[in-house]
Amino acid sequence: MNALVATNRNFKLAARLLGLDSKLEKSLLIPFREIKVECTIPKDDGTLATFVGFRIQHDNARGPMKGGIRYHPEVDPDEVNALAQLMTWKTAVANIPYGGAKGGIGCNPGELSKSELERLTRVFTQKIHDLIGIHTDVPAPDMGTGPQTMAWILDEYSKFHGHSPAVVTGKPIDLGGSLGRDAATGRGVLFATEALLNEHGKSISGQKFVIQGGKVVALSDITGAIKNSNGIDIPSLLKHVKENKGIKGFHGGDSIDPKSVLVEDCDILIPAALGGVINRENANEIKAKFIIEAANHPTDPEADEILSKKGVIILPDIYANSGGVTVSYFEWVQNIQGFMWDEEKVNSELKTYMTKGFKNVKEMCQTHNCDLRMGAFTLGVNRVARATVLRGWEA
Ligand SMILES: NC(=O)C1=CN([C@@H]2O[C@H](COP(=O)(O)OP(=O)(O)OC[C@H]3O[C@@H](n4cnc5c(N)ncnc54)[C@H](OP(=O)(O)O)[C@@H]3O)[C@@H](O)[C@H]2O)C=CC1
Ligand SMILES: O=C(O)CCC(=O)C(=O)O
Repeated sequence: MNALVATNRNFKLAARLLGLDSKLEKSLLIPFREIKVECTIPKDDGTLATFVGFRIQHDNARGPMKGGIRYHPEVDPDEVNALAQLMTWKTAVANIPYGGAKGGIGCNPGELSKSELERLTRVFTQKIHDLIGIHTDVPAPDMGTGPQTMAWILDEYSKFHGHSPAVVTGKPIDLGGSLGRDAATGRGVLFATEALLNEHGKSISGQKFVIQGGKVVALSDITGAIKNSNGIDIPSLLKHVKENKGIKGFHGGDSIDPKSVLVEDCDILIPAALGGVINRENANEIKAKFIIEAANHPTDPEADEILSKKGVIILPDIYANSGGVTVSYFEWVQNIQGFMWDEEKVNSELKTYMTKGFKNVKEMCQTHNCDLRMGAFTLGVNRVARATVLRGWEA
């Protein structure tokens, strides 16, 4: 199912549970601004290459819009739109003072050299620099981008507006990045998983995981997938990945079809890459009892229904992976304060936010007698709706 159709469907279900006014519902759904730019760069061999870049700014009722920039061949406006909308609900669920946005460039970063990526990032920044800003829209990394990409955006933006470290988060530490931001999404997923398991009288140790954490029995990346029911030796896998640029060829397990990794026998499944990977085609075969959505929209609504009938508990993306944007918020705060926190403070504040978020989501589940996804959606949508109404519409 198209990512935007799926996201809109979840939003509308939440709006109905909240009894939102239909005009307010419409206004919350339509993005604040959609930017589409052409980015032409000279390649290293002197030929020209043209790419299309997007920045969708969904909502700013609760604060500056916030969200990552993705470099991936499948970037399309509908998906960026859905991801921007998810950011609006996610920042509200995390209760950080932001709205939502997302960006992307349709490209394959693996096929571009470092200098080509730098030129592409600088051209994209030139095209959007007057529409982003510390108090307007603050980009960050997503798939295919990272601290180096943020450093180039910061440098290019600063040529127009003066040195502005707070215009992006997920920067290198040397340029004002926050300690703990690199690991924040994963660490937040860990805190979220602990909160969920605790509620079910379980703990991390002894659980079998697919993808990440505890005893990892199966794992995939773009190059391949492996399985080892005795547990994969993660340090030696990481060494192999570093040396060989991927899982392919690792001997510490059996090579399997990457598509089958999601339906391997495990207690906890953590999809942590692309969207839409759990769908009506594979939902019935999923063996996990819990799914923790580290990726954005990995489960489409049809799969949600199938899995709910099977009794699988899903911790939704807009709560489960909110650790990344939460530490981005801490980074922005540190830049504005001009004061750097130590890593212990970052991690302990992150735990506080993740624990509070889980409690708030559960309260909404009780109020609206709904599952965790609708608990998170009603929490996020309600906070944004309240801010929107309070701000009013008088011209
Ligand atoms: N970065 C962040 O702060 C946050 C990211 N997210 C979400 O997490 C997900 C991952 O993003 P992020 O970690 O930033 O991205 P990265 O680019 O850092 O990592 C993506 C990982 O997914 C792997 N991958 C790519 N395609 C496939 C595939 N078809 N099958 C299996 N594995 C694949 C990549 O392998 P390889 O390296 O070999 O290509 C890589 O290991 C996305 O859904 C993103 O929106 C959510 C919250 C915050
Ligand atoms: O850190 C951020 O600002 C955004 C991270 C992101 O894109 C996401 O949470 O999906």
